[in-house]
Amino acid sequence: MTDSFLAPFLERSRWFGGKGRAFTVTGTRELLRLGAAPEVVLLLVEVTYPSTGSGQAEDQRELYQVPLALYDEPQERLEHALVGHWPDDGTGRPAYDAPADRAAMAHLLRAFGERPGFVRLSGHDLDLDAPGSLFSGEQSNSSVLFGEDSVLKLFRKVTPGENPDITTHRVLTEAGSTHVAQLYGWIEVEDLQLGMLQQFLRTASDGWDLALASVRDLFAEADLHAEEVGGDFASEAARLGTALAEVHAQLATSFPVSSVDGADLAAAMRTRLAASVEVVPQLAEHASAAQRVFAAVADLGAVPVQRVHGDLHLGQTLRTVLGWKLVDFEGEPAKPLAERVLPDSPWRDVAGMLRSFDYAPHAVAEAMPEEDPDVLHQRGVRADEWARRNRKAFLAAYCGEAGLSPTGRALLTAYVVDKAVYECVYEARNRPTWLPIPLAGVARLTAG
Ligand SMILES: Nc1ncnc2c1ncn2[C@@H]1O[C@H](COP(=O)(O)OP(=O)(O)O)[C@@H](O)[C@H]1O
Ligand SMILES: O=P(O)(O)O[C@H]1O[C@H](CO)[C@@H](O[C@H]2O[C@H](CO)[C@@H](O)[C@H](O)[C@H]2O)[C@H](O)[C@H]1O
Repeated sequence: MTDSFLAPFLERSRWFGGKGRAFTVTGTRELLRLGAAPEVVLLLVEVTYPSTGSGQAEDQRELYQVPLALYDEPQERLEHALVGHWPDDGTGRPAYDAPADRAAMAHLLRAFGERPGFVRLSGHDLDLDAPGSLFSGEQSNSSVLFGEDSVLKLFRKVTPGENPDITTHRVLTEAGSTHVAQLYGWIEVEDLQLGMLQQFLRTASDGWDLALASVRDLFAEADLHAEEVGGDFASEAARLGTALAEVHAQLATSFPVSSVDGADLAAAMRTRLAASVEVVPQLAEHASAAQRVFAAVADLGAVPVQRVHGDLHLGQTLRTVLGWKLVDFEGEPAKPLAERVLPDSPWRDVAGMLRSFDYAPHAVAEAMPEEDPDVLHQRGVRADEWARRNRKAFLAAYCGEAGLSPTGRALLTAYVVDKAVYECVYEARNRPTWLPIPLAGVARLTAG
């Protein structure tokens, strides 16, 4: 078997989690074939990262789903999506990235409720003829929109067992939650959950884009404060806080609630920090201050845990005419599945949002080149002001009348630092020019 075309394809795909690491393609297996002209093949690709001795003692393996559209002849209109020839034994046909091909996606959509493994939930009259188009944008998976009816998310990195995006959406849909897109169905082959079909939120605006627009509004008005500009985001931040509190309450009702020892939580944060310093050496100077923040959690005793979102940020929120919706309950893409389905503290999600309110103004500032140190300083001050105002509004609404207890504060602070550390690794691997944003966050959070 040769990996001549799959390895470069993975390498150039946004959703591939192994960027920046040495890897080889060590196996391929067809999970299923369906349709004709094109024939769709759901291919499972095994990737191996060789051991590096010190940091990683053993080879690591990951599985990726690569759906291919096979044609008898090359397709000019799909040239941008050419993956290679499949099978890769010299007899193969031109193979294209199936999510980019409307004809291939029509086969998948029509399979819902028709083929074993394409599970369809009742309650929605699915439009099986809606034309598919691939979502653009930075994604960990590949999502295809069908008309204005439904969205099919094809998971790329897959692990045998439950996919929390599907299970959590299912539970919240069945509970009648107004804060998620309804689940319509999913694709399951053997013990792999490969795709999720859900309601398309047609009036949705991305929370991250809305936040950036608000920051730009502020930066355009040199003499005004965040609360004085038309694009002030604080009331939206507050609505988001309320929505998250409601989702957490529902998840606590629908999934088991238990507790973990604060010492174990702190240990996990310490371990992640140590591993992150290996990848981002600039973290080392903040490590002992971060350890002190984590140490406060170790003394808390039993900490309540439950099903949570796991990787919440503004880009996982959508503002619709019917309020805020949360998407993508898969947890952090870099974590193994076994960890992502474990109950966790709701403060992890709150921390993710607080970090996002820090990211938004600094991401806008990053995109505005400026050499005058006074202007730069002033912009930094205003960015911090925007972040503070929205963090405060979000947190106050999330906590409600009960407010934030000292225990909650200790946990939240630790989760915020832990998240910023995670982001440093994420940015170093995916968007190195943005590394200064979380690095500055770690420095600020651990100062004093
Ligand atoms: N049901 C939906 N309706 C409309 N847009 C959606 C829906 N679900 C997700 N999106 C949009 O697609 C983007 C990617 O979705 P997400 O679930 O985060 O995918 P990924 O797991 O690939 O990161 C989201 O940021 C959101 O803008
Ligand atoms: O959306 P994903 O589940 O793929 O999450 C990963 O990518 C996110 C970026 O797309 C990353 O989020 C970080 O950048 C955001 C701005 O792009 C910012 O709002 C978040 O606060 C910040 O964490 C996320 O961490 C990563 O897991």
